[in-house]
Amino acid sequence: MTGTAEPTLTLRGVSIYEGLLPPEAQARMVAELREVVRRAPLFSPMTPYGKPMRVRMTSAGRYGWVSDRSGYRYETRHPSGVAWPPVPPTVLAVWAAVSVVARAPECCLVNFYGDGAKMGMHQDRDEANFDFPVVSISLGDEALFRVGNRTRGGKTESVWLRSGDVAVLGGAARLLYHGVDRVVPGSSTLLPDGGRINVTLRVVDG
Ligand SMILES: O=C(O)CCC(=O)C(=O)O
Ligand SMILES: [Fe+2]
Repeated sequence: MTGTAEPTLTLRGVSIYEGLLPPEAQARMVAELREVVRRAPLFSPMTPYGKPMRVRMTSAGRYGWVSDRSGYRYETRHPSGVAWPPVPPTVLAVWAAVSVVARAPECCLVNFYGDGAKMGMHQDRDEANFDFPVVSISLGDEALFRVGNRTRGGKTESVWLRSGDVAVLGGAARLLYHGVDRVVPGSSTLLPDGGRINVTLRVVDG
């Protein structure tokens, strides 16, 4: 698969494709994600330290990302016991447009940011092979996305991610610390009840 889109911005090696998804494509993706959430409802994972995460999550694909007292990991089933639903076609099309790897993503993590939700600085490192990128799609309210370094701390830079933007953490940027400082309520009309959806795609197995 060869990527066909070109980034409009790079931040510390993170490629950002501003406005990659036009409004109609965003609406189609939201409809498909509603079906995912119907089959595999959003849940609030516990961190291994026993604090509930502010972001609610679910997944699609062969693997879903979960967290509880035993740690962060990928599982083949939702906490309810059902298999994760298939990755929606509109989401797979984004992977094809921006990713140059000949592998399909095995996890589509769906994060929902409601009132006051944010995500602390972290690395995405629960996957077996960091040669494959993490592709992240933003829908709904705008988010301030912060990018740091390969180790915790140090200087960081931030960028606003808006509905329809896609960010790719690949190559030298794959293991950069990143997080979401805040989401601006009411900055998008895509989701009738407000909030922000972030979808990330990953290859999980080596
Ligand atoms: O919500 C975002 O933009 C980032 C999400 C993220 O970093 C993750 O799910 O690992
Ligand atoms: Fe992440």
